[in-house]
Amino acid sequence: MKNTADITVLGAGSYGTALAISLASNGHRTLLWGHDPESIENLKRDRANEAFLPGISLPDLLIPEADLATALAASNNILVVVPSHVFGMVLSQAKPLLREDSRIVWATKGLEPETGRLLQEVAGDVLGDKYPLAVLSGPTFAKELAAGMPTAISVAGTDDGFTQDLVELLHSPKRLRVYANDDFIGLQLGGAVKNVIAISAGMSDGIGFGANARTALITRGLVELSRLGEAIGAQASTFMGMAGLGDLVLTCTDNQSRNRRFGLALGRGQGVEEAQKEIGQVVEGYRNTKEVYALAKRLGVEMPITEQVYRVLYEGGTPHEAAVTLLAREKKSETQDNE
Ligand SMILES: NC(=O)C1=CN([C@@H]2O[C@H](COP(=O)(O)OP(=O)(O)OC[C@H]3O[C@@H](n4cnc5c(N)ncnc54)[C@H](OP(=O)(O)O)[C@@H]3O)[C@@H](O)[C@H]2O)C=CC1
Ligand SMILES: O=C(CO)COP(=O)(O)O
Repeated sequence: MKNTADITVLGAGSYGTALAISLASNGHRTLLWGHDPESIENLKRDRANEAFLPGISLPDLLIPEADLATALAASNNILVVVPSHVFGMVLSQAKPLLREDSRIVWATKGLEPETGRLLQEVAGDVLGDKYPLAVLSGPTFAKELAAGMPTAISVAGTDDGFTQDLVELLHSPKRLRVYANDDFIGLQLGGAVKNVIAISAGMSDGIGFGANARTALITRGLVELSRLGEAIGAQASTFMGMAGLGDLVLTCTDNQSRNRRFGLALGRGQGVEEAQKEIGQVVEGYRNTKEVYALAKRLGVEMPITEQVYRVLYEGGTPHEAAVTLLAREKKSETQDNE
């Protein structure tokens, strides 16, 4: 089948729209599918996504589309940007409508709810192994990307040709630097774990702790991510890159991060539900904490920060208690691993 678009993006929230804007700004005809026909009508009418990215115009080459079959027929390149808790469901909806030559990439950051599986396993389970798969991961706030501010990101997948094509589609010498990476597992894990650590950094700042505490959480959070990564077959060097250190620093230090803002609200004494409602967009770390915690337990990997965030979110612990517990842990050597 011939392409009538260069790429189709599934998910018209803040990041799906931002990536579609970026792709269309590169001169690629880009279809943006959203599941709510009324929102898609608004995009067509306003030539902007006022609900998620107010004030940012959609380039002419970005075509909002409400019909999933039309969206999936238009291109063999499919970029999925929906929250992790609906990722499997959206792929299941898409499956009967996919082309034989479809290639699937996602920018979703998280693990599958309940199972804690990487999204590559979810995709494999739903779609089988005939489609090339890839992931985009790294420090990329939607609003800055959509506004054309300089950004860097990584991409990895099962098929080098697809990875390279994604680099070509996304890379812009003026706005977006795209690094090819060969660690598919590491890129996915980094995007999930940073959500949890960003909540911890937010909690710390919400309590009123300072730069020292925040930086300690980022640094030890990186250790936790690296330990878990090693246990599931990721490459250690990945976590010194965009999807590890890069995304940790971004989301732990800037209030554009919804995970950090969620943690800030908790640290200031708000309840979990109230804090989520106030943010009004997906807070991946809320669910991801449960999955990352369960995965770490299953594999016997020590992740004390993650454990404390879990206690606050799911067991009624307070951010203060979490901080006290972390500080009171037994003395150890910084380089001692998994003890
Ligand atoms: N925003 C950012 O800066 C970044 C986000 N990401 C990741 O991108 C993913 C998406 O996040 P983001 O766009 O920010 O989230 P938003 O909350 O901004 O938007 C989520 C979008 O998903 C839609 N959606 C919800 N359920 C379904 C469904 N069943 N089928 C189709 N669409 C659905 C929502 O539609 P509706 O509003 O109608 O519910 C909404 O348009 C997350 O995993 C996030 O971690 C990664 C990097 C940066
Ligand atoms: O993943 C992100 C930036 O890389 C977005 O972070 P939040 O989901 O915390 O807003």
